[in-house]
Amino acid sequence: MTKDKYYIIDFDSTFTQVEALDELGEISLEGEENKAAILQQIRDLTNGAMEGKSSFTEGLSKRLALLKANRRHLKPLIQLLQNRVSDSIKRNKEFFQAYADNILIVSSGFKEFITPIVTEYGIKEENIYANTFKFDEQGNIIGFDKENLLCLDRGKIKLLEELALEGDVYVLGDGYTDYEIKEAGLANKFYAFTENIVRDSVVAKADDVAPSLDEFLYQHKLPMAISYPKNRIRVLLLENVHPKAIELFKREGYQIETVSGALSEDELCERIKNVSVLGIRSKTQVTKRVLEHANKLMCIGAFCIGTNQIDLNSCLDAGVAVFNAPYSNTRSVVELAIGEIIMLCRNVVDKSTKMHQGIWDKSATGSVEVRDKKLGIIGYGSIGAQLSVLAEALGMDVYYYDVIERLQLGNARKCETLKQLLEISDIVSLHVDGRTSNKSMFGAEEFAAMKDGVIFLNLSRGHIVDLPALVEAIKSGKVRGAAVDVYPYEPASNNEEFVSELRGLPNVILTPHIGGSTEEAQENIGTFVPSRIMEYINSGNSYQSVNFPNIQLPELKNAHRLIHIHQNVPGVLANINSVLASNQVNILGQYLKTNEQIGYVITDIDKLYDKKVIEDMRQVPATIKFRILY
Ligand SMILES: NC(=O)c1ccc[n+]([C@@H]2O[C@H](COP(=O)([O-])OP(=O)(O)OC[C@H]3O[C@@H](n4cnc5c(N)ncnc54)[C@H](O)[C@@H]3O)[C@@H](O)[C@H]2O)c1
Ligand SMILES: O=C(O)[C@H](O)COP(=O)(O)O
Repeated sequence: MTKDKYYIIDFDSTFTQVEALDELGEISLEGEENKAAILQQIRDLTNGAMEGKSSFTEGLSKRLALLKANRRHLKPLIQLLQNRVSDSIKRNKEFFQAYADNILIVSSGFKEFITPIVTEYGIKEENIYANTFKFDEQGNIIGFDKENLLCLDRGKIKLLEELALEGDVYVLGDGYTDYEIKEAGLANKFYAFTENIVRDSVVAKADDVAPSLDEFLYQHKLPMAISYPKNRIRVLLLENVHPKAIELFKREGYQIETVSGALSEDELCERIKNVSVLGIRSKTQVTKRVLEHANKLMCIGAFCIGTNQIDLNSCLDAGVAVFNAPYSNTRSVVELAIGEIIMLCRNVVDKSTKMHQGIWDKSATGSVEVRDKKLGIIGYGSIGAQLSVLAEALGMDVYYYDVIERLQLGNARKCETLKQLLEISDIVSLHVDGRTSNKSMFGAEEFAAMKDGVIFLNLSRGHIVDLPALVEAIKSGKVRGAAVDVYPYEPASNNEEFVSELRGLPNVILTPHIGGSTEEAQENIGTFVPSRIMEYINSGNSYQSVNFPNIQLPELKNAHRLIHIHQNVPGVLANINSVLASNQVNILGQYLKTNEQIGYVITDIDKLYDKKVIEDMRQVPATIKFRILY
């Protein structure tokens, strides 16, 4: 421990999340008729002083007069403040205890409530500099000790001058009065603390911004409760990812950047630099080249089901874990498909278009019920299987074909070949995934094998169907109705025109890839994907990753966690363990899972170890990525 560095920490809105005098007002003015108005006056006075817009001393007198507080109000105030200590302060108690000699609380608040809060964290009473109240005989707060420097304008400066600390001084606070210490030349650096409140005028003057105490500790190489400040994790969200996701990432403390549409490969290559988490939907292509430009990427969130737009193998080579939302929009796709099947069987789209043109075309010709019709589902995964259940409830006979063995639901019948399904079905609905081998799996041959006058739906992926063959089948009457939601090329944003040979064809429903675009689905996805990503970042848990070996890890308790991603070649685990053994590291638990490409080893170790082990782990041959968690 060094004696020549001092850390000056503010109390209100820094050590605690709140301004104590505002909270005192909430308590002391209970039952007061115009409480809200008085509290607002108190808050305005606090903010005026904190932003450097008004005299501190004058504001303090006015605030105390408005408060009408009594000694008996202090106990509930202290209880409240104990629960409102800033999160990053709470988790870094160890720092306060270890550096007690060097930490000073300098506040224009009052010792009566500051002392009981901060001493719990190991801060020494003699290192607390704050005002004190004056009480009358009935215990009413009637003023403050006017001899105390901290009640004066520029009081913190006067105090620091008097203290004449020898060594480097760093100030952490949210208010203008904290900045003034640095301005007066009494501190090396002022950090605007923005975990609880961002005061633009203070941030503008600060040498640096500390969105949490972690950032301050990280910069000063001081002991930290977590391994990496969360504000350093940059998240890039494309394609209008739901606001819920933004909210969750923000709450976690990450830095968020959003783009409303997709980005081209070149644009993404540029934007991906320094990004730790990339969030996309079905449009953005994450290619090998994009990954080569990603210097910090830890994981990708596909805020959808399909992941064919991501080069999953290159992600493995780069140690980037991919997560998606495998079930969040399943129901939405199925509901749309059911609706479209009925609309197409009744020619509703064309009839509706005619009505808008003033044409009354009442006829039953070509309109049929869906009951007793044979629905052929290609791809009996989550969507296919759920469609099967709802279609049966409507009285349809369901047939399905899948390349893998799938449990048949209800009375659905399995077809051994695609041809068999095509020959039997009145309605064919495609729900396979977008893997490369499925490109153009549906072409002239498949349409030819279908019944005449079939109804065809594609809500899976655009590249699966050969579009000219579909157009031909519609024009020839082979397909008498179609619903298409996905296209080989889709506009990058709503501002781009949709160009396709499908436009203008009869009894064809065209939708702009909205199978999964319902409010419910998007909100579910916006919650689910960030939860997986945060689990992965915070604990290493890779459960439900699309490409990583899936490991569900126990909670990290009283240990440090070494997370090692490596190429799956012989001998890596042996090398890891030999590094740990040669550094005399005590292993508390070890978990390994591999897939064809990578190995994922998690080792929980005793907190006391030589930091050299971290460098040694990075040097293990075949290492792709290594990080440590605590
Ligand atoms: N339109 C939309 O907005 C929208 C929304 C969600 C999903 N999707 C697409 O739908 C696809 C399916 O979603 P899911 O959740 O049911 O996926 P899933 O992985 O649960 O099911 C896909 C099924 O298709 C089967 N399959 C793959 N290739 C096949 C082939 N050539 N022949 C027969 N069967 C084959 C697989 O074995 C699997 O059972 C997604 O991959 C996505 O591309 C589109
Ligand atoms: O894969 C999916 O979930 C769908 O294709 C939806 O994609 P979107 O999020 O781009 O609408």
